[in-house]
Formats: sequence, C-alpha cells, structure tokens
Amino acid sequence: MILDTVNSPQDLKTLTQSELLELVGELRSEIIRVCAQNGGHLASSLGAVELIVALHRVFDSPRDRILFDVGHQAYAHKILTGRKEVFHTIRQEGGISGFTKVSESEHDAITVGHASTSLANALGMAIARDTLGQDYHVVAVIGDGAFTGGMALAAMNVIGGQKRKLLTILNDNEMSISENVGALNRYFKEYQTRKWVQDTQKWGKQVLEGISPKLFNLVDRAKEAAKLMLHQENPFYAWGIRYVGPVDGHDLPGLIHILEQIKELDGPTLLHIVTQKGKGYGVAEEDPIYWHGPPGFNPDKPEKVSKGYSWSAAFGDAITELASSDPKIFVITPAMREGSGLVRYSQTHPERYLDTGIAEDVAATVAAGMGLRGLKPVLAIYSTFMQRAYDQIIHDIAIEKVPVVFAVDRAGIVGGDGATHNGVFDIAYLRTVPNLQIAAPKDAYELRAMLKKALELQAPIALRYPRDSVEKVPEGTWPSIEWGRWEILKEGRKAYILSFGKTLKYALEAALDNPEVGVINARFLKPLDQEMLAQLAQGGYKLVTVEDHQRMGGFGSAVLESLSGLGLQAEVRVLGLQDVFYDHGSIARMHAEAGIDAASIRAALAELGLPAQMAL
Ligand SMILES: CC(=O)c1sc(CCOP(=O)(O)OP(=O)(O)O)c(C)[n+]1Cc1cnc(C)nc1N
Ligand SMILES: [Mg+2]
Repeated sequence: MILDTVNSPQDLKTLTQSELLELVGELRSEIIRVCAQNGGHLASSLGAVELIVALHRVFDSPRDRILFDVGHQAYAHKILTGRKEVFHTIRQEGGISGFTKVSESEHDAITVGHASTSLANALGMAIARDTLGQDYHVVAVIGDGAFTGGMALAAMNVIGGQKRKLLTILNDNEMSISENVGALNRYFKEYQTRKWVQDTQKWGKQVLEGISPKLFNLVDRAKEAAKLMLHQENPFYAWGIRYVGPVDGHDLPGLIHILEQIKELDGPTLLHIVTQKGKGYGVAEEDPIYWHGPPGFNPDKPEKVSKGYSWSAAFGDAITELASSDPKIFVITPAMREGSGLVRYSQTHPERYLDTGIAEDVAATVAAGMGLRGLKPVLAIYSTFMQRAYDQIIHDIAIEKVPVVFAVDRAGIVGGDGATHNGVFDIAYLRTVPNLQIAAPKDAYELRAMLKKALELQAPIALRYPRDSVEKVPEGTWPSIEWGRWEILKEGRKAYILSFGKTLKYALEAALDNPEVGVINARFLKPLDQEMLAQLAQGGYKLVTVEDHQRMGGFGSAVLESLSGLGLQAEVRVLGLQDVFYDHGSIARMHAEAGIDAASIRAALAELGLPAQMAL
C-alpha cells in the first residue's frame, strides 16, 4: 500500500502521479473502514480527499499552516499527518478528536468544531507572519455551508481590506448537513452549471497547459483585469479578493497544478473548488445527508439505521402538530434541520419554515423581527451553537420581551463530538438575562406541555433538552402544566435531590429505596419555584442539586442565590460539571467523572449524613 510509505506529508513529495491517485483510493477505503466501526463525518471527509492530498503535496505543513473550517472533513489530513496508526480511535474514548485539534498535532492549525471561524483565524495568522517578518503560507479550507456563516463573510471583508497573502479554498459541494441555502449558494450553482463557463474553462486550461505557466499567469492577470473592468458580479471582487475557479475538486493533477500556479500569488486569493459530498462511496454520494454523520455501519452492505426516537423527534412532532392549528407559528433553524428533528415540519409547513444557513446570530434576530410583527417564532437551536447568538438574545429579544421560543437541543454533554459541541454553558449565559425564562422538561409529555404553554405565554422562553432517546407521545396528547412549579416525584423524610433536566434519572436511582431522600423535578429554573424552595429550607431538609451543565453559574447556583435572597439557610451540595472541558467519549463515564451520576449523588447525600440505605 502506498499509505504504508506515507508517515508525514513530506513523503507525498516524492510520489508519482499514479501513486498519488492510488493513495487517494487507499485513504477513502481507510475512512470508510473506520467510520463503519466508529461512526463519524463520513461524507464530508470523503469529499475532501483529493483536496487534502493536493494541499499536502504542494504546501509544507506544519511550516505552512493549513486550517480546516469546522474540521469535520479532515480525516485524510489526520491520516497523512502521522496519525494513521491511531486513526481507528477517532471520536472514541481516549482516542483522537473527530475535528482538528491543536493539542493533538502540530499539523492541526486550529481547534474547531463550530463553523465559519477559519478565515478570521487564517487572517490572524497571516498578520502574525507578516508582523514577525516570517515567511510561510496560510491556507484556509472552508465548505460552502460554513461559508454561509456571518463570521466567514465578515472575515472576507477584512481579508480583502488587508490585502495580505492568504489562500482561501472554498470547498463547494452544495451541501451543508442539509442542502445548502442562500443567495451565494444559488449564484455558485448557476455559475457552475452555465455550460459555456465550464466549456470555456476546460478549453482555456487545455490550451494554456500546453504552453507555459508563465502564459497562464499572464492570462490569469489579464482575466482579473478584464473582470475588474467589467465589474464582474462575482462577490469576491467586491471583497477585493482574487477569485480562481470553479475547478474540479476531484481532479488531483488539476488541483496540484492550480495550487502550484497560485500559491505564490500576492494578496488574498480564493480558489473555488467543486466537489461531491460522499465522493467514492455510492450510498454517501446518493444520500449525503444521512451519511454526513452516520453511526457505525457494515461497510460492505451499508444500511441506514434508525437512531431511535429522540428528544429532537419529540420536539419536531410537537411543533408540527401545534403549527397545524396555529398559523402564526414559524420555525427557524440555523442549518440543523435533521439534527433538530425538523424534516417533517419543513415538509408539512414549508411556508413557515426558514433555514438561515450556519448563521445562529441571524436566526435569532430574524426571530426577533418575526416576533415584533405578530408571528410566533420558534428557534430550534443546539445549546452549543446558541453561543453564537448571545448578544442577539439580549439585544434583539430579551430587552423588549419579544416572544421567541428557543427549543434548545443537545443540552449537556453530547459524547462523540466532544468539547466544541457540549451544550454546557447555556444555563449560565441565559439565566442572567432579564425577561428570559428557562425550563427543562423531564420527558416528551412535559416537553409538549411546556412548548404549548410557552407559545401561549408569548414571552422569550428557552426549553432545554438533551441528546438522548425519549418515550414517544401519542399524537394529540397535550398535558397541562403549572408554569413555574416544581414537581415532587418522591417524598423524603430528611433530604431532597433537586434535578434540572437529564440528571433526573440519576436522582431517582440515587434515592431508590431510601425513605430519607426525596426527589424533585426542578423543571423551572427561571422562574425558580421559590415557594417550594422556601418550604424545603424552612422544613430543615438537606438539599442536593444536580444538572448536566457547568456547576459554575448553573441551576445549583440559582438555588443558592435564591436561598440567600429568601434569607434562608439550608445544607446544600451543588453537583454539576467541573470547571474543565469534556472531550469526546462515553457520556456515562464523563457524568461519573464530573460527579453528577447516581453514585456521586449518593456520595453527596452521605456527606450530608444520609448514607445510602441498604436495600431492605
Ligand atoms: C460537524 C458540525 O457540527 C457541522 S458540519 C455542518 C455543515 C458544514 O457544511 P460545509 O459545507 O461547511 O461542509 P461539508 O460537510 O463538507 O459540506 C454544520 C451545520 N455543522 C453544525 C454547526 C452548526 N453551527 C455552527 C456554528 N457550527 C457547526 N459545526
Ligand atoms: Mg458543503
């Protein structure tokens, strides 16, 4: 195998063209093999193989810095940069990350997982290089989905203004996780599919190739000048960025050739490559949505597996039903239709559905505009990605109490995607915002009750639920709920465990068969159920709070602040995630390590003088 001879990118420099093409096939096989056992970002990584081989052939990592936006398409990069022996551990407990990660390799220029950051980061590196009088290339690879993010578009403006030498490679496969959206996406689709553009490109390349790179440069410059004079509609001209492309992102010799041609050009250049998501693996080419991030599969007989009935599906079913009887409901997703359980909703209510692309900030403020003008916007958004909309939540929604309902998915530790994707800060960053209410349903019944009530209350309200399976609720089931009231699930003689969200299962397990200890579903964090809290404190009960969120600033902090505000004392243990980042791995193990699982709750109770009762 050629791959056996490749232990670093340097080893690519001596391979022949046919060896490089063979290597591409071997990389694809390895990516499929490992994703079959581990799951992972299969389609994205398959689509970027030729690009990554060409980049490591033409540039000199780690001296040259190659940045991957989101970092989920970089499996071939990991294999080629000294991690082929450990690639089979990707996304696993103790294994390598599923994204690029600075601490993992000198070849990983940035630690990522959230989209649209690579261009700003690359510009920062180019400025550092120039300021320090150093000399190396900075190359940012960004997908068309990530390119819809405001950070990317704003960075292009600054890159063009700075005019520093920096190569951006737009990997355009017309897909985000779902089909890509927006005007740029439409422009590229039209531009690429204009037959005459493709034919001219092909003819021009053949003619020039036969002559000399010098002429290529000359013609390239002439083309630039012509486009500038013609005020070419191409948006990159407005940004002051040289645009090259579109070129075939699977034509390895062509990619190597064009990269060699443009690598020394001064100023900022954007190379637009067209690729196919899932390239080289039939099922992934046919359905890049499912195969964007599949769980494990049989590589020889790949079949889709149902991931079970999730909280996301429960939300999607509930909002679809509600929208059928309320024409003011409008659902927005920032590029997470599948992940947020909205496929069915988008099909049944396409006229009241918006995918903003990877633009959480835009999504939040679009929701504000909708709410200000009489709609009932529901923003379906992952906890971790909602971090991108913090100012918009305050500035455009909370101050004026604009009625936006946030369906906050993936709250808590998420597992394989690791630290960049854990939804463990939202309570802390939301609960300090005045006018914003926060609740966490214990099951799909409560989710329905809360969602319906939140839409009736017409206020900014965040409903937080985890990445987990949940019992399906029959259609037409709409339980009622006493807003702001906690629920005693088990009486206790001396102590109560107060759980917010997913940790309720641990609380019930910890209190099992122990008449001293009760369990409360503390499902409302803002407003907190002060009345019940006061009764508990005045009753002298010892309290353990538990949540799948950073301990600092979470639900437990809110309880302590409330007791202080009420002027009441109580012996309290606050259990939550420690002040660290939790990497990819087993959720259960991380919960245990963080001290929020049943055993940890029992240990806290023992500390409070309530040892676990031996089962009678
Ligand atoms: C991994 C992850 O969380 C991905 S990958 C992806 C699609 C990226 O499309 P792109 O065209 O850039 O790449 P492609 O897959 O090769 O087509 C999204 C939306 N997400 C979720 C997401 C949402 N929002 C933000 C801020 N970051 C991320 N990563
Ligand atoms: Mg894409």
